Amino acid sequence: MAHIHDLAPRINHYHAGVLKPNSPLKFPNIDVFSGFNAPSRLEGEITDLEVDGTIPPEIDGTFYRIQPDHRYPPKFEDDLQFNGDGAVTAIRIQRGHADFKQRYVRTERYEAETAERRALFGRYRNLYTDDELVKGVIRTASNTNVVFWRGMLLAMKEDGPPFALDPVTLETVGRYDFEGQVQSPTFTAHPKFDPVTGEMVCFGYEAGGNGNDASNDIVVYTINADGVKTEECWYKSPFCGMIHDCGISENYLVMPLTPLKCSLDRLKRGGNHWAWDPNEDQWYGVVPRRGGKPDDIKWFRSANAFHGHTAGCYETAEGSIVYDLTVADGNVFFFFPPDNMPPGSVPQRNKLKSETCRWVLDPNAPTGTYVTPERSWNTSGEFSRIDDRLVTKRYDHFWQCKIDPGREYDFASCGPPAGGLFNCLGHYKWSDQTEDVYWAGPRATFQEPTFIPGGKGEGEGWLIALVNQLDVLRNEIMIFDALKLSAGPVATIRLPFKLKLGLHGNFVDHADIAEWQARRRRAGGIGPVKAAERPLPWQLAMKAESSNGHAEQNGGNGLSSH
Ligand SMILES: C=Cc1ccc(O)c(OC)c1
Ligand SMILES: [Fe+2]
Repeated sequence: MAHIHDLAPRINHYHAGVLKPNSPLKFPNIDVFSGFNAPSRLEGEITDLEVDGTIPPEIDGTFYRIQPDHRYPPKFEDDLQFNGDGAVTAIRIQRGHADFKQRYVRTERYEAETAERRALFGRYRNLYTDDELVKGVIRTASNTNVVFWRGMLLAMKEDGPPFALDPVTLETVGRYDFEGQVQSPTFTAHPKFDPVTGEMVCFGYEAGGNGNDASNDIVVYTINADGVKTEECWYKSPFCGMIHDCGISENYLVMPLTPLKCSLDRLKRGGNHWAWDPNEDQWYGVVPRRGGKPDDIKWFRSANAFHGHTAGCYETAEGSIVYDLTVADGNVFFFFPPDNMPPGSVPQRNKLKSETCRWVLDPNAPTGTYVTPERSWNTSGEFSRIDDRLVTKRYDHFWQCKIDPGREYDFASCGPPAGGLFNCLGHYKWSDQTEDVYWAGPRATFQEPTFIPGGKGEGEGWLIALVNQLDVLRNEIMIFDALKLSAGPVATIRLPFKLKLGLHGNFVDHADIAEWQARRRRAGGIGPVKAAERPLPWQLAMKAESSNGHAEQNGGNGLSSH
């Protein structure tokens, strides 16, 4: 997550005390909605995008990615990009051609605001700032990641449940609760898929109540390849902090807990969901993937820092857990400053460094053990990806967006780089410490790359990523030989407009989509994806309480009573 807003010129929005109501039909004039960040709000299709170069004919599948893209101007003018509605982009690649499709996820939030034709939900993860009309409505904007699971796309954000979409039409099926098996109010945007067993390992944090009320409960689930929940265990966190990503090895799940803290009092005062605590450690919660019990969670800690995204995770022959992720040396989310900032002061952007760190954790060490990175790359990057066939296994290669401040940047034509100066894509090898880099030029930055498997060996295939052409406000999609980024793209696909800065995406082979379409046929198959039928437990608890005359919004969800 490092440098998402690095080099932004003005940062005096969205901090405690600023709660200016906004016009319902005019986007406020702030960086979050200006220049490259201007809303796109586009739904549509294009058959045959312009292609420069040659798309490898072997590629047959779809590159999905998601962007937050406010459907309506925000209720409060000091809003965040992270509060925008999820819009899914699909780039279908086949026989050297590329087609475009984009649709919003029809969350409950989207439907409620569409019905009223204005924003109803207030500040990021603060239900006390919402319109009365949407009390009890699931708030999530489903804007952070989109993954393929058993024939459906799941659009997800860590503050709520996932929503299922049709992978071909991008139509929303509805909220997905795994046929009633998953009832937690929150669900990570970074589930992990074990390529050996076909399992999905996932979790929710702040999961004890309605998902936005500072609870210290973490739930971990495993769903097997047949869609059956095989593991569920509830754990306690040392404080309610953000756990954005995770790593899985063959036997463990590692959850990085970042020192961004929630406070129910602050929420009730209309303040921020998170406050950075510069005096808190970074933590790593380790739990067994099978047969976990509430007491089994083991916490490792290290000096205050901000977690980025996972590269890989695996176990050594000696039984230690290797966990690699980017770690930044300060508060990447400067818009969530510490509590008790002096009145009138403006949160300071840090000159952050975001290295890729390797932690080696001994699962037999006592909880509370202090650790330091075993290795780190002296680079600044984010959005690491690996060849996902090696999730849980020893791996060598990773790719990430890289900030190279030493390269020329055309400030006159582009202004400050929206989303941070990710002007390069880097390809790294742990074994020989080599770096293979492609620079986008002085007027362009990259969004998160995704690996497309080609040959059988690790890293044999392609890397695909969106490019932001900052001077002309356009996006391109570049495809590289994954093992030779420095040779430049083999193909550049041009979009005739600008999208937005997205978060995460994944490539799905067409054979998998076709196989699942066949399996989900009504006759002779397992049938179509079924949306959730029951309200979530916290919604039921809230309804019961309000009919008893108590209108308290934090009714608890009855799931974590141990
Ligand atoms: C990049 C991290 C991140 C963390 C929390 C969020 O709600 C989010 O929304 C897009 C993104
Ligand atoms: Fe993420």
